[in-house]
Amino acid sequence: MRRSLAVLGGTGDLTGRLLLPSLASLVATGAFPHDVEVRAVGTEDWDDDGYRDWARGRLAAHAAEVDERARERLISCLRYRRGDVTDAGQLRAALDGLPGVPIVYLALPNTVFHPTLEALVEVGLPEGAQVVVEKPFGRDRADARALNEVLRRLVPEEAVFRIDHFLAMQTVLNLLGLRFANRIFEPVWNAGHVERVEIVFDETLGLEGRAGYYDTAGALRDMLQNHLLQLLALVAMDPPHAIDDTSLPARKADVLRAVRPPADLARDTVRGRYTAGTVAGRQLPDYTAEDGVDPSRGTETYAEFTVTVDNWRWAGVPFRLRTGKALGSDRQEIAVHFKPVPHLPFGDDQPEPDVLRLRFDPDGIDLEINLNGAGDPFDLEREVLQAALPRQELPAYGVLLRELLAGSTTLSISDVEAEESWRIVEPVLAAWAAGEVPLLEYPAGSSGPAQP
Ligand SMILES: NC(=O)C1=CN([C@@H]2O[C@H](COP(=O)(O)OP(=O)(O)OC[C@H]3O[C@@H](n4cnc5c(N)ncnc54)[C@H](OP(=O)(O)O)[C@@H]3O)[C@@H](O)[C@H]2O)C=CC1
Ligand SMILES: O=C1O[C@H](COP(=O)(O)O)[C@@H](O)[C@H](O)[C@H]1O
Repeated sequence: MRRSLAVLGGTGDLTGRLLLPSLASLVATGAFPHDVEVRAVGTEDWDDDGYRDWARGRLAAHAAEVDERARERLISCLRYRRGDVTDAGQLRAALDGLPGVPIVYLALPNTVFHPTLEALVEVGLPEGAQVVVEKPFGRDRADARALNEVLRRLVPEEAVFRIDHFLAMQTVLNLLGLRFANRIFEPVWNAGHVERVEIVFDETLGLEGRAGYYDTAGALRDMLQNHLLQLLALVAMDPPHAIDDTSLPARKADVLRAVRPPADLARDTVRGRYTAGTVAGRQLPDYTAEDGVDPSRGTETYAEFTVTVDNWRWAGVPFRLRTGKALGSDRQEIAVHFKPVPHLPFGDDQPEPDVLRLRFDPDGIDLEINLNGAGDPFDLEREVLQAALPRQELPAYGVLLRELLAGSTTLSISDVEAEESWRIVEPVLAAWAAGEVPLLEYPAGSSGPAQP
């Protein structure tokens, strides 16, 4: 079946920095079907050649990863149409004459998802068409419901791909292999053996010129509501019957339904905002002094909360999720902390309990355990069993685009997951908006807000 890819928002940062390079990687690996037209739609007054020049410039930044032949092959598949995609007439004209069955990718600010989907309903899509929606999926649960409702009028749920690129990261996919292709982890993967789980995605990056989006979103909506809750879902879900487009989203949805929002919002949530400081030798201004930031919004650049999962497997185990910008290090990992042994036959000094860490970028898995020391055989020493994972052949967006072109939605977020994730964060959003939790400050380059 011939496919075409219409990228609405085809002149944006996501398209230039991530989608086009990922498509070029697919060309380079032979995973890009030769007859796919990629049609970008934006408001710039360009023709095909003007767009190709822009794309060539953006792709040049990826010369080290993708050779020129592959980049030029992709460029030859690109077309451009101008139009306001929220206007049904202009959208119809922009999509007119797309060859084959289209995949319509909303690489747009989430504020225009809804009017664009309404316009798509008016235009109508042919049988077999797929619709891709970027993140964050709405601004709150009501908005996510409204988006799901209009999507249902447009295409069947199995034709919707809600993007979360974390699901295509090597470490995340390895969590599935680690848990479900080995016998040794599942028997201890429960409240009987696990004391707590930390899901951490600290970034040294600051705002990086993204105020237009980020200052209205903040760390909670940008990262915790979607990426980090997806990681929680993969850590905590029950084994799926198969890694496919029904079992995997269904098991994730089950566990998200069981997540209880933070019990005590003042105690179990932290929000912060960076002030001026130095990160890895780079001087960053106060967040409020960044171009395009409106300090009166009180946007957080650091967000943390602790939740529990109300089911048999996880009763009482805290899951702490944290993320922040302009922090001192890129600590990015899922850390599963096990309980101490029930009886230690080596004296009274309890060693640190075991920790399993799944690390991001560089991807790897560390198992921290206690062994007998080299000197006194009855002394204990900490050892780390390490697996460094080879670099992924395709970037995360490349994996998702390959799945999409193959018609698979296994790595998509389902309608239920999207709404449940908003249910979990809504009490936090409400408490923060009402000023019930102080907005703490932390210097750029530090380890985050000092908690009282
Ligand atoms: N950038 C990133 O690193 C990431 C972005 N995302 C998500 O991707 C989406 C896009 O983000 P990003 O590319 O950064 O945003 P940008 O603001 O850079 O780009 C948005 C694009 O949408 C176009 N656009 C906006 N409104 C309309 C309209 N009514 N009609 C036609 N075109 C329109 C803009 O065109 P014009 O400028 O001409 O108006 C532009 O091409 C967001 O949902 C974001 O959350 C997800 C992960 C990472
Ligand atoms: O979606 C987003 O993710 C990035 C982090 O992911 P990475 O693949 O770029 O490491 C984050 O920086 C950004 O704020 C957020 O929108």
